[in-house]
Amino acid sequence: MGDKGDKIALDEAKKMAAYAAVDQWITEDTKVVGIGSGSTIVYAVERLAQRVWKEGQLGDMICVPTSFQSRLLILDHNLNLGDLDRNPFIDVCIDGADEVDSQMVLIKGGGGCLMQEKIVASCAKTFIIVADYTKKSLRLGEQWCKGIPIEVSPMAHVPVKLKIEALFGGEAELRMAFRKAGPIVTDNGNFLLDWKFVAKREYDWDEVNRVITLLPGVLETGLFVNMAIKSYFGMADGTVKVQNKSLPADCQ
Ligand SMILES: O=C[C@H](O)[C@H](O)[C@H](O)COP(=O)(O)O
Repeated sequence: MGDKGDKIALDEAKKMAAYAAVDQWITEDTKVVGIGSGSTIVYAVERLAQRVWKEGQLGDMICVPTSFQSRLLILDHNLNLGDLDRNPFIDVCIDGADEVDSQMVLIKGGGGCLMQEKIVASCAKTFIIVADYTKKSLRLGEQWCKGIPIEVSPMAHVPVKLKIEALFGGEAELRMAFRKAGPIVTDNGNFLLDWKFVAKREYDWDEVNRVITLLPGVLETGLFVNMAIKSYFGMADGTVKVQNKSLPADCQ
């Protein structure tokens, strides 16, 4: 398949996953929804808007954004815009991911949004991922080779980079902008490091996330551990595959 064919298939896969998740998780009882960021979430908002404006459902539902992009999506579709000041309890948060491993550990932030995404997801009773089939992995790094995004205070990007490399190996690169001189600046006014970890090394991602988060100057990591409970993947064959978070033995 050429570039164009791949893109059409991927977009269709994203749409199928997003529509399935919205239809399964958003009901008349859903009062507050967290809206993630990225290209897949565009289809989730499209489906929410269809249900509100064409099917006359979900009229009171409030949408809490996770980025400037998602705020614009909510406004463009004339949905009710909320925020965590007024809506700190979210029923369901739906978001995309750059990679999802077999334990449902996520890499997020490939599009530069991760801090607000993690905050909003942490306020949700249920956190659901929507993605195309290229995001599904057994181990992190199998599909996504651009590293784990880490949001840092601009003044701390060098010491944080050096500490992460010394602690965990690999290389943490400052993400540079296109069509702007210098680094990417996030919605929160910070820089991003993309940490290319050692693909063959065994990492305890929960521990890695905790240690990196505690480094002074780190605002948030794009490692989402023990947060999502279900992932909807649009597959290349036109089906939607649902992956569930496996529960620890003492919770089953
Ligand atoms: O920074 C971006 C967000 O974490 C996105 O949710 C993630 O990159 C997935 O985006 P997409 O749906 O475009 O693959």
